[in-house]
Amino acid sequence: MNDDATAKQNARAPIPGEQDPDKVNTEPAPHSVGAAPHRNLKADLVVIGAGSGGLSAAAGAAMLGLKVILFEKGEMGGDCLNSGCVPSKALISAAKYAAAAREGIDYGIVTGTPVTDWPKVQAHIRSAIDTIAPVDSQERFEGLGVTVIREHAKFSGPNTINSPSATVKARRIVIATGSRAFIPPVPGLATVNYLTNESIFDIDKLPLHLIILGGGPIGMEMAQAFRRLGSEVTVVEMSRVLASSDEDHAKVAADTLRDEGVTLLEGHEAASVSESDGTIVLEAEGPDGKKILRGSHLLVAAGRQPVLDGLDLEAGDVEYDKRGIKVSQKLRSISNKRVWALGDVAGFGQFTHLAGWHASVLVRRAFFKQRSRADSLPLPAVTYTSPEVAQVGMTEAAARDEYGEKVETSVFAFNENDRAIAEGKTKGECKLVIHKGKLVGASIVGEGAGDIIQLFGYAMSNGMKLTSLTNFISPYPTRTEVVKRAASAHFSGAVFGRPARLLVNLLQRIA
Ligand SMILES: Cc1cc2nc3c(=O)[nH]c(=O)nc-3n(C[C@H](O)[C@H](O)[C@H](O)COP(=O)(O)OP(=O)(O)OC[C@H]3O[C@@H](n4cnc5c(N)ncnc54)[C@H](O)[C@@H]3O)c2cc1C
Ligand SMILES: NC(=O)c1ccc[n+]([C@@H]2O[C@H](COP(=O)([O-])OP(=O)(O)OC[C@H]3O[C@@H](n4cnc5c(N)ncnc54)[C@H](O)[C@@H]3O)[C@@H](O)[C@H]2O)c1
Repeated sequence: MNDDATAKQNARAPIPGEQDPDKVNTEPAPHSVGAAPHRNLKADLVVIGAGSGGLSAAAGAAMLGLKVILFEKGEMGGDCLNSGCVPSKALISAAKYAAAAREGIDYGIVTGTPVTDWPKVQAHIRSAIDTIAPVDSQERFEGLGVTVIREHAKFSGPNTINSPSATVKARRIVIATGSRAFIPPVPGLATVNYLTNESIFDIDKLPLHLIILGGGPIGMEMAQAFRRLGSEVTVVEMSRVLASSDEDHAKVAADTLRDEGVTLLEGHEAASVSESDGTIVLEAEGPDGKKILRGSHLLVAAGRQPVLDGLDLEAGDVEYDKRGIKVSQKLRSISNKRVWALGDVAGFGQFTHLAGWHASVLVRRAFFKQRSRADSLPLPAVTYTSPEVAQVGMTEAAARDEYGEKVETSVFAFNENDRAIAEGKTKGECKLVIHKGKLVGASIVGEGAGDIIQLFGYAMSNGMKLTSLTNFISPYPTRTEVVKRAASAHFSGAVFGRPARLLVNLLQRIA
């Protein structure tokens, strides 16, 4: 039986005295707009925001037979589907074809210079969104038994949520309102026509010169994709690019982007921005003084800020700061125990899989009374440049900060991996970060790093010993063999060292 069918079976009938959300209360309420009838409802769970976090929470609760009301003021699916992961990965996939056409000559395939048909690239992006959209749709969630209200929601009391057409009294309230691009206070920035992740996929032509403010995951993924599609690209980054990744691994990605023609200005801060005759002029201040950049487009990818506007959090007795809703690792508001925050707005990082995990923590804690916490599993992060830059748990630098010099690493490079050699893609390495014999993190840079890293996440999440990563048969030739090779390298001294050789010699005499 599929999930939807289970949910329909479980869908709870209204309890006595409780109003069926689908039956309208025609009594006017103070919040009603115009002549629209206002509904007074009750719910086990109200979810604000139908993005990765909110949808997972709503589905989980509905499938357990709870009465769920979901508010969404914009597109179902939130950032990930509409202006984040899905369009960016679809764009990257188009750009990979352009790169492959250029690289084909190295493999004996001559295709000529690729030409980008931007509207067709956009059609591919649209088709990826449209294909996934039904999974996040209002219809699907209504099928699960969720009442979906496509309006802006806000608090009107510690356990009540209001929208133009409804007031809901809820047992629990989930805030999953996500994040938006942070616009740094650069003089002149507000006066120019800049792009963010919400507008970059809708531009009407391929940029001649795209300036990107910020060299984090968004900046680097977009920089490589647009460069491969034919734009000139300059990234202005005040610190180093991919600052939360292993430094050596970020450098491998950065060098590749430079080789492909992206200008990366690390250690450069945007000092001012202006626009004249449709040209964006950005002054970047770096160690060698100021540089003047002129671009056709400017993408701001300088970090994220939580979406809290219009939520009236004071009315709900919900504390917040500039990172988002103030919650503990249990994801419960520190000031109102009925309220939970999931995903980007919880302030623990911005990933779709993290938002999904948060929903899982909510379901385990709130409905099954288990002791799950947001930080009880190591968090993976992947930047989808070519080569990919992947991380789970601690980087070497973070582990050294925490544990000092006792940290060990074990590295295996892709230039010793037969599959990588056969494919001519040998850049990168796999690095294990070990403390007192325990795996505390892994970093990989290379083709397919995002897939390979999962094995480390699995081992760490399940408390497996480092030896477990040597004790399985890895199919040949795969890139994932680097996992076993890096783990084995850590034990090679013990396995092939002098004591082992003496022991084997002794055992040979016994037999
Ligand atoms: C360009 C880009 C690429 C990315 N790529 C990846 C990736 O490859 N992998 C990855 O894991 N993550 C990626 N991310 C991050 C990922 O998109 C987010 O972490 C994820 O979408 C967060 O989900 P969320 O549920 O917290 O919020 P969102 O998806 O932002 O959903 C929040 C929803 O709440 C609604 N809302 C807000 N306020 C209200 C209100 N008052 N009433 C009603 N509705 C409201 C909004 O309209 C929105 O639909 C990317 C992000 C960007 C910008
Ligand atoms: N593949 C993925 O999983 C993926 C992809 C994209 C985004 N995301 C998520 O979205 C988050 C946000 O991404 P992001 O790249 O916008 O943010 P980020 O915070 O990771 O990087 C922003 C960068 O902008 C720089 N910056 C800020 N102000 C600047 C200024 N005035 N001048 C020069 N540089 C400046 C910062 O130093 C920083 O390095 C990521 O951290 C990630 O969690 C994930």
